[in-house]
Amino acid sequence: MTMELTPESRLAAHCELAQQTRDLMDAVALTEVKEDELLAVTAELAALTERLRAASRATPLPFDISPDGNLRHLGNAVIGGANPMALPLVVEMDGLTARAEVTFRPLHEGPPNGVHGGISAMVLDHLLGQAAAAAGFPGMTGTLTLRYLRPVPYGTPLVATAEHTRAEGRKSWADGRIALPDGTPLVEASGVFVMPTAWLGRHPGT
Ligand SMILES: CCCCCCCCCC(=O)SCCNC(=O)CCNC(=O)[C@H](O)C(C)(C)COP(=O)(O)OP(=O)(O)OC[C@H]1O[C@@H](n2cnc3c(N)ncnc32)[C@H](O)[C@@H]1OP(=O)(O)O
Repeated sequence: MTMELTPESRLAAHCELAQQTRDLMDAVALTEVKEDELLAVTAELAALTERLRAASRATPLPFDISPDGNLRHLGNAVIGGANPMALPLVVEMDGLTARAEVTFRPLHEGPPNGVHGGISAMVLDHLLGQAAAAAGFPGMTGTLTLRYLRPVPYGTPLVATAEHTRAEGRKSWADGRIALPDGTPLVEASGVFVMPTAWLGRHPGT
């Protein structure tokens, strides 16, 4: 057992726990072990859950500033390294284009052998929102429109991109897509993001 040295080392340990939990969720989705083993593992997991609940927060980790000076959100459901539900998506900005490589997993199945449409929507919602924020127009998703062109495979590296297109007052628009590495689009999205009045003059999460 290692000692807790700094807040950053604790966050790193939290992210490792989240990654181990993702591995566990993948294993749960795919396991073929016998019933007695399923029951035994379930009992062990129940005990582990209680250990983690011994000290608990009411909400996931909030926005903070990482040691490299960037805004991060480790509790976020899409990009949060400390959130086991997150892929986690690693978003890079190239000018005003948000880009992320993404490989969905069997856990994300909707139709047989394909990714659930809501999972694709979640990724695009986030990416469009991040493109709008990078352009200086952070906001809540008001309307997200999706066009599912081809089934989205899991287990295959894909590329998700988004760009801010225009703004008008508190509203901004962004477009995006999930595509094969050769550029073949699988899902396209357009979104309207509205900056709530409560956010005026400050950044979300602050
Ligand atoms: C670094 C950070 C990166 C962050 C990326 C995060 C991406 C992920 C974002 C999300 O998932 S956010 C969660 C999902 N969205 C929500 O929960 C939003 C819930 N809805 C609300 O909070 C409010 O309805 C909303 C902020 C969208 C609008 O409330 P307001 O009271 O500010 O709207 P208002 O009625 O004053 O209208 C302002 C303008 O926006 C327009 N509008 C309002 N709601 C709209 C809507 N739903 N869709 C499109 N436009 C909308 C409205 O017509 C109007 O246009 P005009 O100025 O031209 O008149």
